[in-house]
Amino acid sequence: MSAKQAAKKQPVLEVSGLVKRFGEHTVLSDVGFEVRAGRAAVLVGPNGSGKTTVLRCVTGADPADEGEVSIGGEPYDDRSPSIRSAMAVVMDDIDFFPDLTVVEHLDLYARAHRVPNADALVDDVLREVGLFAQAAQLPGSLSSGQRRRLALAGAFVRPRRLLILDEPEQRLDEEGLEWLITRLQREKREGLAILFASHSPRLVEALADDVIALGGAS
Ligand SMILES: Nc1ncnc2c1ncn2[C@@H]1O[C@H](COP(=O)(O)OP(=O)(O)OP(=O)(O)O)[C@@H](O)[C@H]1O
Repeated sequence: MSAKQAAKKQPVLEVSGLVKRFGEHTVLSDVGFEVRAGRAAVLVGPNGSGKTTVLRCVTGADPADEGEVSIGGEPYDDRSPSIRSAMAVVMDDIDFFPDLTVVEHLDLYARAHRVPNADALVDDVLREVGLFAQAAQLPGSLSSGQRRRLALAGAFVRPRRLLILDEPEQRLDEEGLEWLITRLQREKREGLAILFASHSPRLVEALADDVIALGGAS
């Protein structure tokens, strides 16, 4: 097997033995899964079952008490430039710079990641997410659904091998949800691995190849 074939076979994301406690409360006990290129795994479970906690442990936002996370075979390290450029993350609590416009946010992402033809890509993504007319607005003046679209747009103007999304359907209208499904199906076809948490049966049905059910917290 060539090195290229071996790299293709390797999961983009591997998680094993994840344990997370908050005081006496064990939220995650021995959670493990993998996500390969071109596939999507969804975390499902009731409110409080630990979906966001898994995503926070995977992205390094919250350290796990036990367990391993590796990206492309490399142990997760947020100082690694290759890992930072591989992983596009859209969580629920995304903050925006209050004094940068919509287009300036996307420009910043694209340029920080040295994306070629950043201007053209940012314009395309702005049109795609329906924010072209709002390009010069500040985030504080956007509707909550428009802010969600801006957060998602940020993931599509930067390099990525792995997309991590926490309930990406939130605050999107029906047309927005259909757009998101089409976009994420395309991302899968282009070889991205996707890990997302969701309460939307429509999104789960349209996208998920693997379902990780949480809810057995003690
Ligand atoms: N920083 C924290 N300190 C204490 N408990 C926490 C903390 N963060 C999360 N928890 C608890 O961990 C559990 C899992 O929370 P989490 O946000 O991962 O659930 P979720 O499955 O994403 O829920 P939802 O469907 O409501 O988004 C909850 O009981 C929550 O109260």
